[in-house]
Amino acid sequence: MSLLDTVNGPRDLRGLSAEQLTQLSEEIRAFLIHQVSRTGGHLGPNLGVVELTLALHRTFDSPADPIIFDTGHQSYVHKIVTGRRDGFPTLKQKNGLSGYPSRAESEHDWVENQHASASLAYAEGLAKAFRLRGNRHHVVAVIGDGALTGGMAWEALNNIAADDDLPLVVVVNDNGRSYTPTVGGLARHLTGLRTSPRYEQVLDVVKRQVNRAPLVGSAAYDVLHGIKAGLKDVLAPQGMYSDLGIKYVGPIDGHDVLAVERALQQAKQFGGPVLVHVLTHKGRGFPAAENNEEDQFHTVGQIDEVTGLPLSVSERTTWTDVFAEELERLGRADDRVVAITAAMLYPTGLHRFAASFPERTYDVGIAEQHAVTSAAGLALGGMHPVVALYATFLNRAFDQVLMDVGLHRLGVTFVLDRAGITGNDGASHNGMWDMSMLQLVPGLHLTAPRDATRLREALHRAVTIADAPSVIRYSKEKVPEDVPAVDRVGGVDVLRRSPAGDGAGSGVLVVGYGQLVGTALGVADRLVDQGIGVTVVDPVWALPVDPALVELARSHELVVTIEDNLVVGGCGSRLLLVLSEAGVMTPVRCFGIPQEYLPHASRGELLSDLGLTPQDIARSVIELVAGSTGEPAHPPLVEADRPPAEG
Ligand SMILES: Cc1ncc(C[n+]2csc(CCOP(=O)(O)OP(=O)(O)O)c2C)c(N)n1
Ligand SMILES: CC(=O)[C@@H](O)[C@H](O)COP(=O)(O)O
Ligand SMILES: [Mg+2]
Repeated sequence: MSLLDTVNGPRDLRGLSAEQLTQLSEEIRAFLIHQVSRTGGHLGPNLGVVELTLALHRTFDSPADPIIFDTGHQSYVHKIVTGRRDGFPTLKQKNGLSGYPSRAESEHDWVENQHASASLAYAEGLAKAFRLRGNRHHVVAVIGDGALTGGMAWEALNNIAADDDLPLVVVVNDNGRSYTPTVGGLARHLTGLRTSPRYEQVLDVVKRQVNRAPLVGSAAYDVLHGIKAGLKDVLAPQGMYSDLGIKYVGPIDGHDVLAVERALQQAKQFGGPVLVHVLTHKGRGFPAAENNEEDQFHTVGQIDEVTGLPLSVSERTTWTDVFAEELERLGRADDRVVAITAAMLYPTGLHRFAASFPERTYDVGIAEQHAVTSAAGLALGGMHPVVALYATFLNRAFDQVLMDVGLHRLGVTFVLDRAGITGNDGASHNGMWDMSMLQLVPGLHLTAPRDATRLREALHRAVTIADAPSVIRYSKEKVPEDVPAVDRVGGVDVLRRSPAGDGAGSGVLVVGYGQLVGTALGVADRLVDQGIGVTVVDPVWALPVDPALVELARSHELVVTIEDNLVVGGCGSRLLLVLSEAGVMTPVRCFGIPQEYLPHASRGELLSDLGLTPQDIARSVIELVAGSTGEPAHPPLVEADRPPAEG
């Protein structure tokens, strides 16, 4: 039996010797590589926190001492030591183990939101509640150096620094990277530390001091102050924290369980907020990860567990690929175009633009609010910024879009990848909110391209819009084949016109948005089989609503909208409102995502569970048409012979 087999809860860690901890760390690393290479997931981050997580659970009494993981993608080891080892073959799968903390899974999991930089605020609030209620336990927050670049983290630190007896331990897991090396002034200092020839000396001195006496705050600074001045400079961050009034312990070798444990013990005994600075390596123990310059296997699909090479490489183009290529082309044609990423250069495809135009590419860290308002500043200065984010992460910067960009009528383009249902990353990763939020911004232009040609055209149009924000959003799916228009009415592309059968009504207008245009065409196939007339359109620019769409609605007996966004506040509901204001009485039925936090599952599973499939939507529409005409639905739909629609 392996040591790992004996660990079914944190208490099983308590009696282990130093040698056993080393063996257990090795077994956990082998387990992570074996499991995650098969399921996909955040392999690199979790390989980097093995010893840290063991030290945390040996020092603190979870769940009575809550351990809150920022973003939560690095909580696999936490899950392993809290009794969920056997769930890993189902990682990120429907009804399987979540890839992030999950309150439904375990009492040891406290926070599920995967939007970075929030852990310190949660922990600060929880610690205040403990103090008010006389709860003598500690709250621990584990935050990465990347997440520490987020504004919320500094808002929390400002409050923590002013609260001398808060029972809070902040652990900074500093591996020097988000996906790529972490950017910003703080990161620059830390990189200096890590590359300093005296790096080992610093760790050794701190380790010896931590062993000997409480080394917190000014003591740490004095000790380090004794080292050559050159080193002290690179250790400014600990000075920075101490100067803020937060006690600092570190830097600690994050792969030395006992050294981390002693530092955590001291922090725990201090009696007020302490920041423990732990240095780790993302991907540790897996050379393919450690040597991967792009992201050190921040997140992987199914890979070979020895070489780390992907087990399958899709030939099909992604939306990200199309965007990356076209933006670089745009950058050559227009030197006003600049690009901004929030620590996701490769995932958003901006690396191509950055390679050609490094001086016009900005990585601001995980700081979407800063990204948006900095873009507003760039636009004020005559540039045309393109801010590339994952759709769900724009939520964090809605006010900046509304007021810092929209109110000032500034030409900023937002390119939102992973729009719609992403699925396996769970509730806070689905890009299902943006159209509902953004349709509130006066003057904003939004398009959900249906194919690569429309995406290219949209980019070229967007960078010419100089008096309002423009938004282009697309999903995580592969790009479907081009869908040519058979006609155009105003700015609206007509994709299909099938007249009604004899005596039937004026037919159904099906409005498809973005990736779900494929679904709309699948619905049309089924309506035509039933003799129902149908017109399928793509609004192209969904916001503002094109007057031509209003006239098309007026001439049909029913309008059906299909979008990969919340129904509430989505583009369908916006069209409904515009039709109402125009006095168009055609009934409208909006299909989209319900106002719920969705469980983790594949995109296809969730679309099917939500009834966002051609057959389900067609069935509803046929019932609606039958209900309105009093005619019974024609023979039941035969699905066996139908190919699944893109969705
Ligand atoms: C608000 C927000 N923006 C972007 C992301 C995407 N994201 C997930 S993890 C990650 C990098 C995190 O880096 P760090 O905090 O240093 O943790 P590490 O992976 O290095 O352990 C990013 C950018 C996110 N989860 N939340
Ligand atoms: C944790 C996080 O926010 C990202 O790493 C996310 O997992 C990215 O997922 P994809 O890039 O695979 O869509
Ligand atoms: Mg990091």
